[in-house]
Amino acid sequence: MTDEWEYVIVGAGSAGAVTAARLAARGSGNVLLLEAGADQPRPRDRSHPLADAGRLVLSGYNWDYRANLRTSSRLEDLVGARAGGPAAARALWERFPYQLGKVVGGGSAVNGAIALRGLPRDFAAWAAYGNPDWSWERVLPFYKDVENDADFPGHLHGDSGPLPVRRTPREEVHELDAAFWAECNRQGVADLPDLNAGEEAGVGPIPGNAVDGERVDAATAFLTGARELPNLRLRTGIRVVRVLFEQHRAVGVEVETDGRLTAIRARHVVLSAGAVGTPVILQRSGVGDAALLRVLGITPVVDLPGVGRDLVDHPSVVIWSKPADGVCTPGLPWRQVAARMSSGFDGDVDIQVGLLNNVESHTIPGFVDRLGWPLVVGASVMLMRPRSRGRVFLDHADPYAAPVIELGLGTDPEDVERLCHGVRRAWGLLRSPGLASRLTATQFWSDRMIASDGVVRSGVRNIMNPGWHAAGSCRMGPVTDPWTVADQDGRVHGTENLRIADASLFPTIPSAPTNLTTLMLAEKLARNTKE
Ligand SMILES: Cc1cc2nc3c(=O)[nH]c(=O)nc-3n(C[C@H](O)[C@H](O)[C@H](O)COP(=O)(O)OP(=O)(O)OC[C@H]3O[C@@H](n4cnc5c(N)ncnc54)[C@H](O)[C@@H]3O)c2cc1C
Repeated sequence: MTDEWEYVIVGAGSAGAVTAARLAARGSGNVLLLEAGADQPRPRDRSHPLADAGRLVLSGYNWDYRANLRTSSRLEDLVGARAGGPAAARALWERFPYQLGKVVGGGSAVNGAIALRGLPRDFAAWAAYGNPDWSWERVLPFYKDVENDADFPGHLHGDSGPLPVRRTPREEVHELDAAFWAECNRQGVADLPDLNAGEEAGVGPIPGNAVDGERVDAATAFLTGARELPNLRLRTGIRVVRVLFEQHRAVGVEVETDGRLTAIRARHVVLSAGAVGTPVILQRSGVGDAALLRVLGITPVVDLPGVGRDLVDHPSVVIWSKPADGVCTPGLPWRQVAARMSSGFDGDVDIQVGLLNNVESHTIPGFVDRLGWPLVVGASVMLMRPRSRGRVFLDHADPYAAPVIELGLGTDPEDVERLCHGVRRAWGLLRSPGLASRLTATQFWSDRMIASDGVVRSGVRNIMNPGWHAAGSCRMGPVTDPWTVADQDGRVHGTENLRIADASLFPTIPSAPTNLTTLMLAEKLARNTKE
């Protein structure tokens, strides 16, 4: 193949896999897909860790980022050149392991294989943020195109897309999930057999992109056939350091392999490095807040202060319990049923609640020591549309420096209050006879604690964790909005031949885990990409 590519796509994760497959298939010139992580073995054995949809992959195939769950004054200190030693402050805020996927398939290769769509109101918000092409009516055809939903053939679902979507029939769900489902019904949450139909409240089986317990990640679904195309090349173990520009026109990327820096030329560059990777590459390339870039000694190419801002993830609280003997079995499915309901804060449908069953505590770092229970059951409460925002930025121009990730969880007090109400709702479900009789002990929480507003609030603040659903750090929207980074076709403002296609574009986080929406977004952008 050639030394100058038509397209270089940075990152072979959820969005990058779709983008590369679609651009190559339509014969848009030669396409080079670059991935910092390793390739997956092909064929992949069923016993391979990436095959098991029953557990998250949190080591071995990940970026070992450390995130600050809140925010700090680090950015302001840098830009304002305020006194205070960065080295001394650093240890305090780089704490939480944030293990995003670093392997072909990206997040989709390590995740929980939950395949939930966003809700119509999420896309109404995207449109209201100046992206009229992203209303529910306009995104639905692309959700359909990516999926093969065997359970609900019909006008709302696709039956021939690359991604299989399956649900567990009610009669086959685990006894804990059956009890959870029945209790939700008893508390007034109606059945919703298809959680992807666009309706809000309800309890039903979780759609998943797994078949017989095997995770079908984006690489398996989208790249398997595309790899054979003569105009697509995948190169792994290559980290893109920055985009190369001539004036404002992207002309390629600088990459690092085994400590060596080289340039790859391309007519179009697409960044699909995810909501942490993409803004960091942009900042290193001189696209970002010019004040920050100057402090770091990076020459600004375009002053876009929105780069890295508005990072968002779903804050969640998990209440862990010990199952009674014989209730849980290692290796059985871990998530089968979810309920969308109101936390009770104001009547809005604002939380997703579900059980994490059959969880082997040694698979969660630090858990065996903390709990001493080999098998655990979690009741998870996820805030669907958090208001809090974080940010991601460089504090050093060194191409090897790790980014500063501040998730900002709970920085908006309303998020904390909604989660407090949500924890009480989850507690009410856990205390029902059907569930309580199958659980013998619960970590941390008790009836007395739940009764106290102050204790619940402080517990939620301290226990809240992210869902690994990083999004929104390069929001799309009109150039007139100073905090947007790209237009609604993913073209980076103020540049030529440079696009973004990944979860960093989300104007707001959807009300559901983010993978299926990322695949839909990449599918839609690839279809609309014109040279
Ligand atoms: C542990 C975990 C569990 C999750 N569970 C679920 C779930 O059950 N359901 C759900 O819907 N969502 C889930 N998610 C979220 C979902 O997987 C992500 O939203 C989605 O994968 C994001 O896609 P993306 O294309 O934006 O980024 P990614 O899939 O992260 O892809 C980015 C790719 O770019 C590569 N990259 C980054 N920087 C560079 C660079 N400089 N040079 C070269 N390559 C680079 C990365 O290695 C990665 O492969 C989970 C995520 C994680 C990490």
